[in-house]
Amino acid sequence: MSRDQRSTIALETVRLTKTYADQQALDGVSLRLEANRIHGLLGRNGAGKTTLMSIATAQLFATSGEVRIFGQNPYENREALSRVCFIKESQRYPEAFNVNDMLAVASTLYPNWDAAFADRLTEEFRLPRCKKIKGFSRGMLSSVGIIIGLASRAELTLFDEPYLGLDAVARGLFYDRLIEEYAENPRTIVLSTHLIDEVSRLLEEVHVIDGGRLLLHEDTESLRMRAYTVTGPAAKVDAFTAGRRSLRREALGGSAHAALLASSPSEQAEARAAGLETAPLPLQQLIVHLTGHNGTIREGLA
Ligand SMILES: Nc1ncnc2c1ncn2[C@@H]1O[C@H](COP(=O)(O)OP(=O)(O)OP(=O)(O)O)[C@@H](O)[C@H]1O
Repeated sequence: MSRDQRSTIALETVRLTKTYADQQALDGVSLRLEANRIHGLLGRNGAGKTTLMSIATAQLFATSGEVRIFGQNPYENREALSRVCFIKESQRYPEAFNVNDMLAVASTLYPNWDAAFADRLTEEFRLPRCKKIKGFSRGMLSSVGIIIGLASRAELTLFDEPYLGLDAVARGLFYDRLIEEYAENPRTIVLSTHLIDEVSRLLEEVHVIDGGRLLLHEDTESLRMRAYTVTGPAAKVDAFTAGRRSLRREALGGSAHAALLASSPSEQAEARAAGLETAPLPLQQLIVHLTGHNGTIREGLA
């Protein structure tokens, strides 16, 4: 790979594993996050998302494997880490600090810090500037993280479930400001979330982690085109899904309903030609089907 090709990859992991005592959190994850895209890191509780992001940002050591940020090993690498902002789920802040103190500290950590943007976001999220963080609600703490993440203008910004406790209005504000900011100042964003329906319009690439493995990586648009459902007489549904990538089948009396991931652009037309109704499968439903209810990993999708 040439130097130019490598520089378009913001984050890369190669066969990354992490074992905590006897718990294997990551099991050979190799992924490449293209720069200047919005990536969704999706998966169920305990899938390994936080572990992956913590290792990628040098906050945790991997058991084995490699990680590179903009082509560099991030460990004890101040230059590489100055390009990264990681807003963790349940991020803790010094309790004696207020918002002004936090923003002042953040301005020294992030070379591209935009103080005017941080001020505007503080107003919009209605955060008291002088109240001690100690008295903040869970939602207010999430707002602090979101403000720092957005105003950091870090080339690689990772948000791990950034909106715990935030109401729908504040989450909407976050999505709107994120997309505006991204349009004006393209950068690499990684969003780890359970609220897939809410964020699906923002995501350009989807990475699904399940049981510590990368289950799927695909452009969101292509995934939207491929994920679909068929409904019709059970015998016709079964005949159509046989040998195809069927994720789920439900029987409804004499008819059946199945979710599929198309292998070819003509597949949905073939389903209609076979007398079945087709409909798009929302991303959230796709992820639910992919990651299953019994934790089974469906091989061969990544
Ligand atoms: N410090 C730790 N000690 C022991 N096990 C851990 C530790 N941190 C995480 N784990 C385990 O590793 C696995 C992956 O956890 P991780 O927090 O990375 O998942 P996640 O996808 O971020 O989950 P969530 O969406 O619930 O935050 C889980 O089984 C978890 O219990």
